[in-house]
Amino acid sequence: MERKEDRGVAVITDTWLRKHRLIYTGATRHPFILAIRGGSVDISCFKRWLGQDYIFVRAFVPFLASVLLKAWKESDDSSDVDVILGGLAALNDEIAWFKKEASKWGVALDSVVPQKSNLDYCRFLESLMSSDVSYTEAVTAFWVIEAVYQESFAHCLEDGSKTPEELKETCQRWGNDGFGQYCCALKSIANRQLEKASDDVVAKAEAILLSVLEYEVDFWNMSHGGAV
Ligand SMILES: Cc1ncc(CN)c(N)n1
Repeated sequence: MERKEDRGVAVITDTWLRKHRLIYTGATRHPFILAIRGGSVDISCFKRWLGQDYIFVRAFVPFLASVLLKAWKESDDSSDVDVILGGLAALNDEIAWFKKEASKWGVALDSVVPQKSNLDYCRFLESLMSSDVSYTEAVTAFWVIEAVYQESFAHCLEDGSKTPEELKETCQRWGNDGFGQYCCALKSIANRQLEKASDDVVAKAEAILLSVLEYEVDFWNMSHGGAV
């Protein structure tokens, strides 16, 4: 099927990404990611990120379950539930992967103390679980959260990158083509929902996109021990 962007029709999410390019680039080309790609990353930063992200991913599970519930109740397209269910299944593998990776690097996940930026982000996720938040807003958040990791880690695998061998598996986890296609599917769902949403919901979804990008930048900042 011919896509809207191929027909020269503006797609809401693309318009937003152009409008908010600066912060989007800040989230997807953060110094931590550039250091991985450039081969100069400090392994203690990587370990700090690993421990914090494990906490975040555990909080992401109930958020995703809430998006699944909203899709089941509010979506006109039953295939949305399949896409989101696939995401939940992948999260199950992701949690197992974090445990394996943490043991490889000697990170004791049970003793990781969540930092303020992480707690703030998890609280934000929790606020999106409310039944007052529409499926359109929640699925927009879900797409951006996944897209930031996909774009960031795919950048570390592009030709010319000097990503250390021992970090390539991490980059593959989010930077692989399958994850890229999954993010495209989420983006299509978000666009389809946004196109039929009221101006009020579209405005709220745009504000959510901006908040997610800010939280993602703060999250990467934790890797160099910044905000606590
Ligand atoms: C902070 C953060 N953002 C996104 C992802 C990708 N699920 C993640 N694991 N962590």
